[in-house]
Amino acid sequence: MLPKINFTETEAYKYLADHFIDINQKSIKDLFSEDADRFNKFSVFFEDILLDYSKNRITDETLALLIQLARECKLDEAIKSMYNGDKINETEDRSVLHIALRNLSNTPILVDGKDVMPDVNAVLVKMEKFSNSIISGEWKGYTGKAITDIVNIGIGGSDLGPVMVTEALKHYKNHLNIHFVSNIDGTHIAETLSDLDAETTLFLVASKTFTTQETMTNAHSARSWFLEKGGKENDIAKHFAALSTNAKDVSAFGIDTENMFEFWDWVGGRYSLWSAIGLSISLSIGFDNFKQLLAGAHATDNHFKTAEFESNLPVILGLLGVWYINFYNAETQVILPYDQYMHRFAAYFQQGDMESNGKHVDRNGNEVDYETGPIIWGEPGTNGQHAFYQLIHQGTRIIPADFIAPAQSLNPLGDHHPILLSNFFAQTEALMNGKTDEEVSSELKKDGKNEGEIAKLAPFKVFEGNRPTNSILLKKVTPYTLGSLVAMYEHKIFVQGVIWNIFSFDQWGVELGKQLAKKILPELEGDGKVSSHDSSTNGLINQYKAWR
Ligand SMILES: O=P(O)(O)OC[C@H]1O[C@H](O)[C@H](O)[C@@H](O)[C@@H]1O
Repeated sequence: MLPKINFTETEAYKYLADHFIDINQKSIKDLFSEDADRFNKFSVFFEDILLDYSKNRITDETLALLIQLARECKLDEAIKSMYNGDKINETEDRSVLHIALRNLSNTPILVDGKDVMPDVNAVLVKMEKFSNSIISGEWKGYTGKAITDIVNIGIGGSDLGPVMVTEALKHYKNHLNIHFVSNIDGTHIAETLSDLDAETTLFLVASKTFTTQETMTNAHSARSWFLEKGGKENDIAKHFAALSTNAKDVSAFGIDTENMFEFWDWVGGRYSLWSAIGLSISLSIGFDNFKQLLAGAHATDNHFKTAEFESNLPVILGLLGVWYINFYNAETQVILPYDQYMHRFAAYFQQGDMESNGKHVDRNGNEVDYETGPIIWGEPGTNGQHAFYQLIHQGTRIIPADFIAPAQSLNPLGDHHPILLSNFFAQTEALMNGKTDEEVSSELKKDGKNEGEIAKLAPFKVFEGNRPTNSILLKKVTPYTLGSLVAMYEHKIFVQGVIWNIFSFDQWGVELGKQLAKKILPELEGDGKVSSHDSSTNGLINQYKAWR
């Protein structure tokens, strides 16, 4: 089980609070001039990933104290608990074993005394066979044609991971066209289906519970479309597969359980891209590449489990986040991939991080009196530079930023990649160094401005700098490296949840809205006025009814 320690009552926390006062006087720039070895000290390689965290407001002492904090919070025990299959998702009484899905070493992992690996391996074999037969064209649709288009119908964890990965690994994709329908807004499925041919389309209904309203509604619409286009009831088996933990509801929907790819309640939705939910990935890039993705994640899992905290990437990232959130009052964490293929990476970790650590009650059931999960946001560079970086450079908030870039481009076109990377390097340097009043004034002087003009303009052009960043340089975006990177962020979330003494693997906060929507739906029928809510909700519903 997870320890239940209030981190603000540890020795390390008290030391950190004192230390914060000292370190807050210094700039990152000063820290670099005081220590020629700073880059070597605060950077760490993991295979083809280099994490440089030297441009942070930390010293040796900060890191030592943060690691002491992790030890006092018994992070090592928590990691062991997760890997042992303990039911650390206590509020749902479940183990948390996404690590088992990519456990290519095949060491036994027990849940309730039973090794889960034979089942995991059996589903992987089934996914491989299915992917191969679809990709090769051996699998035929109801008129004898090969499948050309795959539509994954799912939402949240049953959508975001496959979307992010199939986009990030688009370079490795085969001839199949992959589409994703998630939104209940009819536009999403209508627009997707408008160009498709029922004879050559395969639907994957992806839902852990197989009860999610959006997914079920979209799946039923897809089924009706298929039947309208000429498919018959008994052709459904050739065009619909299910990715789920719920065999009963899958067969009730009419999907042959032969076409069901199973996973288990110990796989959290937002950690499920490694499970059967990843079938669209395996179809898009081939099973061998999907396995490489798992292999990369498995390598990170071993690293997280065995590396000393001092050189453990997820631990370092997690602790740096705690440092900024709980001592500097940082509210957000921005993720900035300098790689167009990774354009959904930040969106993916919005669910991964915010649904995991957006909690205000600790593991003892008490309200916390400290901040927990940050707001995660981000867009690919350099687009972000031309949009919101102004606020990161000159706004009033501290925004810790993760910059991610591959050294090798998958599309080495002219000088595009050096230009992209020059921006990647320049931004973290600029955020750290800023630009002083003297530098600004001398630039303005060179531009021919007079004293009065300089005094007037200079304040607006000064950059105070001292803004913290991590740089994550990858050799190249491959299925393996992406797998490693995603697992690194997953474990970072776990580290922070352990320190904050919250349960990171439930998501009760998504339920209330769903419950209320179910109550409101019947009220939308008929023309009668609704008066059962507050005046705002009544007013909005009644206006909707008047306008629809
Ligand atoms: O896979 P499903 O059971 O359809 O769930 C889809 C999503 O919906 C839920 O409301 C949760 O917020 C997510 O964690 C989950 O990934």
